[in-house]
Amino acid sequence: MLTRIDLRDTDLTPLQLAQRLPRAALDVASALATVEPIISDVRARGAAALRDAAERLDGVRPERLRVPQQAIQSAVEGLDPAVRGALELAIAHNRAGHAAQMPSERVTRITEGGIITQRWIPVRRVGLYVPGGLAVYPSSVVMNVVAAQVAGVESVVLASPPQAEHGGLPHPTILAACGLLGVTEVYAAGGAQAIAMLAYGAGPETQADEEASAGGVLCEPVDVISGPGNVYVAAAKRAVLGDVGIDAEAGPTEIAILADASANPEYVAADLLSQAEHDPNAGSVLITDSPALADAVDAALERRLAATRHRERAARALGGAQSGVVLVRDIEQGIAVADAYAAEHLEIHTEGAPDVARRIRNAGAVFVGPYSPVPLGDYLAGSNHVLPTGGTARFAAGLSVMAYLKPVQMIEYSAQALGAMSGPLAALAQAEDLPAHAEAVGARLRGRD
Ligand SMILES: NC(=O)c1ccc[n+]([C@@H]2O[C@H](COP(=O)([O-])OP(=O)(O)OC[C@H]3O[C@@H](n4cnc5c(N)ncnc54)[C@H](O)[C@@H]3O)[C@@H](O)[C@H]2O)c1
Ligand SMILES: N[C@H](CO)Cc1c[nH]c[nH+]1
Ligand SMILES: [Zn+2]
Repeated sequence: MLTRIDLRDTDLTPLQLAQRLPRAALDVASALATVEPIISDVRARGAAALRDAAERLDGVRPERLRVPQQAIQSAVEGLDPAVRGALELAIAHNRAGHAAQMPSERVTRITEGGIITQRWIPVRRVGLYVPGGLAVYPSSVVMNVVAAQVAGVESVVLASPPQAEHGGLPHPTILAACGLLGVTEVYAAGGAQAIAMLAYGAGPETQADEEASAGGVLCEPVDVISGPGNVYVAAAKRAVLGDVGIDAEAGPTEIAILADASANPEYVAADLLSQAEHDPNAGSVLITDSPALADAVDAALERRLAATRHRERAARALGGAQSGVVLVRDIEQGIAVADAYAAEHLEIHTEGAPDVARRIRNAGAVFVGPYSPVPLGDYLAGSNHVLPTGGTARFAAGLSVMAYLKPVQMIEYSAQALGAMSGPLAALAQAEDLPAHAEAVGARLRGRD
């Protein structure tokens, strides 16, 4: 059922390999043309443009763009106890996982009297996007908020699409997760329009907006935007990058599984399907040196697909150009294919899985062995599920405290230490024909600063 790409007789470079591998027909670059006018409109017209876009794309015109505190409080009170317990467990696991990422300040003595200090300074204000089109993602509230809080960010604002069936507010479970984490600035805005609001801010339109505004501004711009979303959200993040920082392009979900004949085809099929249910644009790719495993996975997928709740969108995902089976001659070639594909999630189901996993260079996150499926990372593993997609894992990383921290170097030299540098510094300044640089040091050494 999955399309097969047979690379067993090929010997391709990483670039040639990347061109042969499955990718979605609608990619971030092509979605840019759709999101750019939306972003310009929000920049020009603020809240009025946010409402127009919501009406057109989310099927509701939100009365309250800034979610009232009372709605957050009621959502916490109405939360199913089992879901509350699970969210609290996810929060605890993620706090532990993210605390371990915090880098410490480091002082290095470069020379006698000359030190540099590496500081890690959190950005002041962050905008967290939580998807809410085809599915509801309270787990993405946890992933975004915990990482920002552990990094020490002062001001945290969150946006999620308005839901027609919830009076134009974000889904109550999203609001409840915000309440559990102490996030109070929440907006009913989705897609590219939400990203534009976070990047550039938005002025009020209605009396309700005026009441929720401070200093004539409904939402102040942020310094960094993080969070996952569909291809339009990923494209909007690419479009605003440069005016604001972003974590990574965390677009439509992908799973690649590197498996040999020892893999359990039921586990492989279940995991491929688990990510296909996110979005018709989601990608599920099996990389294997075993045609027999590929056949067994196909059969298991067909059976599971017929019984699954979101079979229509999962079938579109599995049948799209972004999904397939890649046949390789051995695991060595499989590792090269996995690196060229640079999956958001890569599962390893091979003999000696931990050793194979250590040889992977490009993946948003690596899930090692048969008992570490992607859905564990989606919810409770303690890792972050906001991960780079579309091959960007070649250079980008999953969400971590680092998305919100700036490494700043502090340079502190004594007069003697500066004096010891003056000769070589003058030589370099002369070589660059920038004599005023040498003079800045000379002025001090002659006591004329
Ligand atoms: N990579 C990751 O880390 C990660 C994590 C979780 C989820 N995801 C992905 O997030 C996505 C969630 O998607 P979703 O749709 O459920 O919610 P979403 O909130 O990302 O997208 C909904 C918004 O998309 C906009 N939109 C929809 N169709 C549009 C169009 N034709 N033109 C312009 N804008 C349009 C609307 O404004 C709407 O508010 C899925 O693709 C899922 O796979 C990725
Ligand atoms: N698999 C998604 C990351 O791409 C995250 C998620 C949230 N909820 C379920 N899954
Ligand atoms: Zn998932």
